[in-house]
Amino acid sequence: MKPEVPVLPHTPGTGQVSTPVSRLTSLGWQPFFASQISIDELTETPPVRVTEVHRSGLRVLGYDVDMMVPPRAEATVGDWLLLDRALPSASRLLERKSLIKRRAAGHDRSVQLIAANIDTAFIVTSCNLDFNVARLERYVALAFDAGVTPVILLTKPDLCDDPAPFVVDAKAISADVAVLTLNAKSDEPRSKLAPWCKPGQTIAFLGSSGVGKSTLTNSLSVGEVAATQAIREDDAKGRHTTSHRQLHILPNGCAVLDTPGVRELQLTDAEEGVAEVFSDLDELSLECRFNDCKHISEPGCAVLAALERGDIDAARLARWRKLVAEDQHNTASLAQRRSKDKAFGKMVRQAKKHKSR
Ligand SMILES: Nc1nc2c(ncn2[C@@H]2O[C@H](COP(=O)(O)OP(=O)(O)OP(=O)(O)O)[C@@H](O)[C@H]2O)c(=O)[nH]1
Ligand SMILES: [Zn+2]
Repeated sequence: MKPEVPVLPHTPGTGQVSTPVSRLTSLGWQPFFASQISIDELTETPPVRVTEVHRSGLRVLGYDVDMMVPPRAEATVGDWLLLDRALPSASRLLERKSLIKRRAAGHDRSVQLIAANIDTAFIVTSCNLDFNVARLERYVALAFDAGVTPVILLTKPDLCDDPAPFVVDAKAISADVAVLTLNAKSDEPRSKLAPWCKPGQTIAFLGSSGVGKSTLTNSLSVGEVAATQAIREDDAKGRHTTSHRQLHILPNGCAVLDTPGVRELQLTDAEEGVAEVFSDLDELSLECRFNDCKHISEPGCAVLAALERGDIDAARLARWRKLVAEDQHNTASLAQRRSKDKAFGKMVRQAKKHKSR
C-alpha cells in the first residue's frame, strides 16, 4: 500500500526536496536518525520532535503533526519519537546524537535531562565585564561532556576599544573550539554563523543574561517564513498556551532550541568535559603519588613538578583547580546563590531609587 504521506529519510544532494523532507529537515531530522528506522516504521509511525516539555505532556512537531503526547521521564526537548498515533505513550524514542544533562545535588544522583540532539552550542559572552575565561571553560567542558560542538561567540565588539585581547584569551581555551567576534545587532551573524547553521542542524545559545542570545536569534530569523507560520497556525488550535516558541525554525532550515532549561543552564557536573578541556593536566594527575592529590603542596605531585619545569601555565592550573572545586560547590549551593542574587538585585534597585530622589 502506498503511504499517504511520503515521509522519507533525508537524502543529501537531491537539490529541490519534497515538502515533507524539507519540513522534517528544518525540524532537525538527519541521516543519523533516519538510519535507526525501517521504511515500514517511517510510514506507520512518523518521526516527531519534542519541542516543549510540560508537566501535562510533551509538545511534538512533525510533518503534518503538532500535538501533545503524554509526558515521559526519559524524553526531553530535542528528542525524536516515532509517533504511535493509536497509543502515543508507546512511541519509540530514537537514539540521541547528544544530550545535555545535570545530576542533582546530594546522594541520589538523579539526572535531569536538559536538551537532546543539539549539534552546536554557541557559547556567548560579550567583550566587556561579562568576559570570564573560567566560565567559558566551564561551558566548553559542558558542551564536550554532552557531545555537542562548542563555538565561542564574542558579542558587542562595537562597544569596546579593542576586542583582540578577548579573542586571544578565548582562543587559548582549546585548540578545538572556534572563536568568533560579531556584532549581534548587525547582519554579521547570518554570514559568520552559516557554517554551523545549515539545514537539518540544531543550534542553541548559552551564556549569561544580556550577552545577546535573543539578539542573535532574531538576527538569524530575518525573513522568517513558511515553516514557522505553519507552527503558528497550529498554535491557533488552542492546544497549549505557550507565548514563547522554544524551537525556532530559521529561514534556511536550521533549528534553534531556546528552552527555559537551556537558558537557565547552570554550570555543574561537567566532570568529563572538564577532563577534556584540561586533558593534559588530567593525564599528568594520574602520575601523582596520591590518588586524591589536590596539586597544591603534596609530595610526589606530577602536576607541581611540571609547573616547576615550566611545562604548564600557572594561571591555567589555578583555573583547573578552581573549576574542579567549584563544580561541587555549584551543585550544592545553587539555590542559596539564587536567593542571594535576588537580594543583591533588590539592594541595587533600592540604591538607584534613593539616588534619583
Ligand atoms: N552594540 C551591541 N549591542 C548588543 C550586541 N548584542 C546584544 N546587544 C544588546 O544587548 C542587550 C541584551 O541583549 P539580549 O539579546 O537581550 O541578551 P540575552 O543574552 O538574550 O539576555 P537574556 O534574555 O536576559 O538571557 C540588548 O539591548 C541588545 O540590543 C552587540 O553585539 N552590540
Ligand atoms: Zn598532584
